[in-house]
Amino acid sequence: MANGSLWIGTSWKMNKTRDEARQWASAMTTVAFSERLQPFVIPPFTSIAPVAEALAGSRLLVGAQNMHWAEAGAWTGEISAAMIRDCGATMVELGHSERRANFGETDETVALKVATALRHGLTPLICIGETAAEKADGRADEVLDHQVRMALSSVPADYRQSTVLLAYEPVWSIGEGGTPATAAYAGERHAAIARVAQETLGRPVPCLYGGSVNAGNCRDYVDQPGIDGLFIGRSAWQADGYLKIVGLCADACA
Ligand SMILES: O=C(CO)COP(=O)(O)O
Repeated sequence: MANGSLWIGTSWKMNKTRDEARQWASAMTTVAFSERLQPFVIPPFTSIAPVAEALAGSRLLVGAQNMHWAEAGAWTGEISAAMIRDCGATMVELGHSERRANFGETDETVALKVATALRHGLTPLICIGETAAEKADGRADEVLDHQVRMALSSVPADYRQSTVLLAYEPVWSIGEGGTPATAAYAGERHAAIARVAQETLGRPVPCLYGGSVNAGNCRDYVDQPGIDGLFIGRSAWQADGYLKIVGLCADACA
């Protein structure tokens, strides 16, 4: 369990029209979130502005699922940090395994994006995780070590105290056909990640767990000492699913 805030958030991935997004957001506006929780939602680009508008005044933070590292220019199809800020987001997810596997995201591009995000006042949520093959080879901690060092060593000197978040999402645990990590396995990896993060940035960096989180297993994760929150996909795409997990995590903190 986290000493500070317990971050509980969802990425919708490539789901929801603006109407559907507004409906989800409007179900949040009357919720009294526990002070111990920091809720957040990461819609697709097209829904960031309507969701941010609907959630103005609520405790939910809004993020983007990706961004480019450049300030502006000839990068057809890309979105800049300034554009994301302009739509009302204050967080940005970087390096999700689906982007690494399908869109050529690398530790190098994630590092560039982390620096740009911080300079624009966006909180980076940096996703890391080993594949099934890397796990089978006994290389999980080695892979995580490299991913964490690459991402955090790019934090500009003036931003070393800014909020930076990690999300440990083992690739084999994510999405349809994914197997949730056991809480004990996740807890061991979180302990290893925390050591590398402390070494690289000189201070603790909160790390969330993601990968097939649901109402049945969320408490097991947040009861682990090094798990500072949850990053949820499918189980939080419906407002009531998200709020159920939020309620269970609030109980765990009480
Ligand atoms: O990728 C995830 C969050 O970024 C997790 O997705 P699922 O919870 O659907 O496995």
